Amino acid sequence: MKWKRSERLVDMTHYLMEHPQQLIPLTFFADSYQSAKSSISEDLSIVKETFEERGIGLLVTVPGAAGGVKYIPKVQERQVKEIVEELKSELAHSDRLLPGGYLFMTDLLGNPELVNRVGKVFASAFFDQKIDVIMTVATKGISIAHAIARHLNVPVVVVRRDNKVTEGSTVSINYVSGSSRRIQTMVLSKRSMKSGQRVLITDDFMKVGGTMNGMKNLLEEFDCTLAGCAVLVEAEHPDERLVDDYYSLVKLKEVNEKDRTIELTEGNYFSKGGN
Ligand SMILES: O=P(O)(O)OC[C@H]1C[C@H](OP(=O)(O)OP(=O)(O)O)[C@H](O)[C@@H]1O
Repeated sequence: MKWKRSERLVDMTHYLMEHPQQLIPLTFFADSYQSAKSSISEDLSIVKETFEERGIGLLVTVPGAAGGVKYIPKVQERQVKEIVEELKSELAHSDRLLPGGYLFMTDLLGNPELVNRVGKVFASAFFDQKIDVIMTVATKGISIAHAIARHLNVPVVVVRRDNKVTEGSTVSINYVSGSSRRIQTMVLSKRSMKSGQRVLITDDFMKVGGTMNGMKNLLEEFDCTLAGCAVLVEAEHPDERLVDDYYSLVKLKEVNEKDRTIELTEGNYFSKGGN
């Protein structure tokens, strides 16, 4: 079948977006569409220009015999601002207030379209960095971790708070989480990560930072490197926070459980240099 340019453009765009952060040789497209590499190069220039104009992402070309083209999911500032405002609007409802200054977010974390956009925003912040693994802790951070991982094309490891025989041999650490200052345990299968890997840790909510700090400590047990931290919502915390280098999209400034009011502002994504 001889493919027309319009058909090639549709199909190659679909293929590129289904394979983010993967280097695809031009010969793959030339063979798929029975077209000359020069035609494919012209096609890719159109895709690249449109992706960048529409804020879909970047199309990076790697020259040489082992080269090819790679789609890098990357959002524009206006898209980040849109999702931050949407999150603030959703989270401001007083019926989300929970004891201890936490917010009910499970419905948002179960919204695939929203979580996918959150994942792309955080992936954008690390689009040009080497990330090998996305780590989170069960349970509410899992959907965000998978969304980031999809856009960065890396695996997810989920830290548990209990030991399970199905995890094989494990590494565990104790940490203090939440304002209750409870001692909790983090457990991760020894098979989860290899020494030297660069790990992005994420979670839905950060208050004291004990949970994020616990995951940082766990990385040391695996001889892995912390590449970054990303939380959907951070809570204003008067005391010294256990984790200070992170991206957040929304900040929970003030909670008045008596008046049932919630004050939210944008997180530190832009001030931290998020793309
Ligand atoms: O910054 P910290 O003070 O440590 O608190 C943040 C923790 C607490 C809460 O998890 P939980 O609701 O305890 O657990 P799960 O995610 O399993 O619901 C949230 O999802 C973060 O993981």
